[in-house]
Amino acid sequence: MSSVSVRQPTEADEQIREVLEASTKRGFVVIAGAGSGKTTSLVEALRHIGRTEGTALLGQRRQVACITYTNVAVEEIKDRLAANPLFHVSTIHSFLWKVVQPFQYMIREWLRSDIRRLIAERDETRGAKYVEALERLGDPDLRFNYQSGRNYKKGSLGHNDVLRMVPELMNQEKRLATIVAQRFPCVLVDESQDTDPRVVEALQAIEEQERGNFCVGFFGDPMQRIFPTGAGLIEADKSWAIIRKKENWRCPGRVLDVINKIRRMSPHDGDLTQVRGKREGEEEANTGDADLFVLSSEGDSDAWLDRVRDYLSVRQNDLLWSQGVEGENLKILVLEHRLAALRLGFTDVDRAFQQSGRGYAKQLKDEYIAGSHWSLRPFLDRLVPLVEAIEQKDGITALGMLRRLSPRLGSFRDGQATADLLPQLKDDGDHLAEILARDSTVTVADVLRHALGSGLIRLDPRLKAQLLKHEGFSFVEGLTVEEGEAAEDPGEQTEESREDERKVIQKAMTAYLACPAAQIRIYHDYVRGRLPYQTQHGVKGAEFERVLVLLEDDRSKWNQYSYEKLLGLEDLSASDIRNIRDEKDHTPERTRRLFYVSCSRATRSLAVVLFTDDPDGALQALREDVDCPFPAARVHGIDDLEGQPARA
Ligand SMILES: Nc1ncnc2c1ncn2[C@@H]1O[C@H](COP(=O)(O)OP(=O)(O)OP(=O)(O)O)[C@@H](O)[C@H]1O
Repeated sequence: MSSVSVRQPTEADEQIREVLEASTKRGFVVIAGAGSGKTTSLVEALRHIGRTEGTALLGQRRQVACITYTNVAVEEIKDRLAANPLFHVSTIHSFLWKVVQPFQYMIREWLRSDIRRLIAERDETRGAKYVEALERLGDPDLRFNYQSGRNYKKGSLGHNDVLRMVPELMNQEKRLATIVAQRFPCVLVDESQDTDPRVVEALQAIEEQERGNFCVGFFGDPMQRIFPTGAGLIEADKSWAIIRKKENWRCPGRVLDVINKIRRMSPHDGDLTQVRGKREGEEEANTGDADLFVLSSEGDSDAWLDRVRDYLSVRQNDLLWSQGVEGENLKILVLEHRLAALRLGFTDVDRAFQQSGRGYAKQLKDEYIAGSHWSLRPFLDRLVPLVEAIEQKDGITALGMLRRLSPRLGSFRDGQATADLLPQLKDDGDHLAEILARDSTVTVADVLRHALGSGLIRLDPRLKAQLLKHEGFSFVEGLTVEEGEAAEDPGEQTEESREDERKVIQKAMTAYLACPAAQIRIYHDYVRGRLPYQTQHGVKGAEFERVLVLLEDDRSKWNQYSYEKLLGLEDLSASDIRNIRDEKDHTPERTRRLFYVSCSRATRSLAVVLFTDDPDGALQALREDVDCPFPAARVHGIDDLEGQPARA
């Protein structure tokens, strides 16, 4: 990690202050590239408002709003600001709800028209519950609230409803815009490239209507929009200030040259070229390293990857490149989780949870990647940590866990009875450690049978319902289920979505129970961030000393990305050409932004490995290509690695 020294305000910070201090308020856009400390600038801007106008604004019962992308980011910004009632820091959804909540009559009218639309789109059976919801709207006592899922009959709006409703209301009701501007005379938006375009437009509309009395500031980097729903580059009115934050405090010189070159080719560069931010007292320029390797996609790519890491170790005199390390020292970035699973060896688990399709398949995939799905949690939160404690011969921790986890211990109040039980529990725990060892040959079903049958853990009710459908689990019928872990209220689930969920879960559970238990250990370490592999999308916002980016189009199933097209090694398709002509987002451009995000994570050394079916042709083309982000001398082929000793 870069050291945190005393931070002087940058030129961009000064420009932001000027905008904030002006007597006539105006909008502004801050374009800040990777590693520029854009959140630092945003927090500084908020603090500045606090110092200059805080008391007056609070006296008028007004607040400054800061909108950011995730709950984690909200907490981080709140932490940095310390508790100050002047600031309302929230995600976009909470902000929109806060704005509209007092206007229950507006919500009622909007819902009326939305429900009518929903009825019109459905046949009689599927529309019946909306007819009921419409009738409920006649109840003057019905109060509307915001929940994670929609349930119009109960007056609950979900995330997406709020996101649709409030911008629409702001556009329709001029009064609402005026009230927002009075209540929040300044709204600052972090990560604006990922903000929903409807929200951006609504804020722009408020600014236009209330010009001079309302300040909206967008902080972001259009080059780092890697999710499809974001606004990207914010269109600024000509009265607005456009501020570019040029410094990059993270990347060493050679890495910076690479990312600047990637950026320069993009229409989303925001006309920004980054320069290395120089910390006070820093004497020598830190050049770091940035290398590109072009290798064959045929044969054992893992062996070649090891050679690359050994080569870097030797060339950079840096053992950490070749040693498997944990944490921030080294990250290997793949395009898809599937590719990490392939390399690390948990493909069966991956296949069980990564089904194609939207609906519940998408939710299952997300929860698998986050490690939060109820079917995986017995392993991730309970069984693997218990086995790790047993493996480390940490009896005290293991016993403490069993006290918490085992229904057998929980039911005993009597000390003697508990003591009598311990040897049996110890044996059961030891057997669990054997069958869930890294070299275990049994299946997930076998481990669950033992863990549940011997009462080491309690049973999740959703898991119970599924296990009962599988052979050898009839004994779970008699087991009591965990309290407080009941299935979430399915809320607005329709018949179709229930059926979809049933099918997806059934398929996933059958495959999951048949998975080798040893793969769960690897998946556990992966999800917990203990292994060097991570996805290119997953590292946004993070930084690591050594970053190795894998470009392997041949192995990827995701045709939305193509590194070979980006690097000019593969022809564009007819639809790419059409999209380029129509100024729509297209594969090479989407790939460029992801490549920029990936490469800009390195604080010390960057290596990119391209696996291609024509390594010789690609090597020559890239060395001759003036647009290649890496200088010719830093583009290596198999010959460069040949002299390296292969790993034992
Ligand atoms: N003014 C500054 N002086 C010195 N170091 C800074 C300054 N601002 C940020 N940094 C450091 O620079 C690095 C990058 O900052 P940060 O991660 O906040 O950037 P960012 O704009 O969010 O980057 P990205 O968009 O790539 O995620 C961090 O290590 C941070 O501590």
